[in-house]
Amino acid sequence: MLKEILVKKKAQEDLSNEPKLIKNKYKSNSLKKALEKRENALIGEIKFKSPSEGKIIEEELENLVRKMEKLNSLSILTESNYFNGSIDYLDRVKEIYKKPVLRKDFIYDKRQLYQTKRHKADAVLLITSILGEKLTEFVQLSNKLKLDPLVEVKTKKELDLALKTKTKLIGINNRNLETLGINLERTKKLSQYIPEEITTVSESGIKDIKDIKELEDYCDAFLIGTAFMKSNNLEKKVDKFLCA
Ligand SMILES: O=P(O)(O)OC[C@@H](O)[C@@H](O)c1c[nH]c2ccccc12
Repeated sequence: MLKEILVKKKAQEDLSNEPKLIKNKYKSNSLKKALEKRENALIGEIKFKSPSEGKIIEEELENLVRKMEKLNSLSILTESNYFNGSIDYLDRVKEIYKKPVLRKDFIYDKRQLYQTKRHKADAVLLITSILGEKLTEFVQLSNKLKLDPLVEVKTKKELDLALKTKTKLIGINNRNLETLGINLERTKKLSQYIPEEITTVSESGIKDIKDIKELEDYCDAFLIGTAFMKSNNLEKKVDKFLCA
C-alpha cells in the first residue's frame, strides 16, 4: 500500500519550483508542548477518506475544525489520492485554529518540508519506513525550520533508527500499512524502549475510552482520526475523550 501511495504521489507532485525559505516567516507552535498537558494529550485528525475505510465523512473542513477546537492539536491529512486531502487545508485550518497543526502526508523529499512550512503547519510526520537512513537529515531540517517532527515507527528496527535522530516526538503506528490491520499491542511492545524525555504518541485504531485506558500507561499522547470523523456527535466525542 505504502509503495503505491508513494509512486502515485511522486508522479503527480512537482516540487521543482518550491522556494527554499531562508527566513522563518511563520512562527510555530510546539506540538511537543501542547501534548505535555496530560488532560489534553490528544491529536485529533481530520481525514475524509482512507485506504482502510474508503469514504469517511463529507463535511466542510472549517466545520470539523470548529467542532474539534477544544483539542490541543490537530493532524491534517494532505495526501490527495488515497485520503482526499490537500496541502491548502493547512492554510485554511491555521486561519481559524491557532494551536499546533501537524501535516500528515508521505514525506520523501526535503522540498516537501519547505512546502509544509510555507503552508503554515507547526509539525510534520516523518515515516521511518519511507526515509530509512535519511531520517536523521530530515529530522535536522525539520527542526531547523521549526517544524516539530513526529517520527513514525512500526518495528523495533525502525525505532532504533528513530532514536538515533534528534527527534523529541515518536509515534507508534498501530496500523500495518500493508495489511491495514490494527494491533494495539504494538504500542505496549515498542514504548518500553523509548526514553522518558521523548513524547510517545500512540497512533491509529483508537476507538473508545477503553482503548485509551488500555494504553495510557504506555504512551504520553494519542492520535485519533476515524473515531472522531465517524462519530455522529463530534463535539460530544471530543468532550468524552478529553475526560478520559
Ligand atoms: O483513523 P485512525 O485509525 O484513528 O488513525 C489515525 C492516524 O494514526 C492514521 O491516519 C495514520 C497514521 N500514520 C499515517 C501515515 C499516513 C497516513 C495516515 C496515517
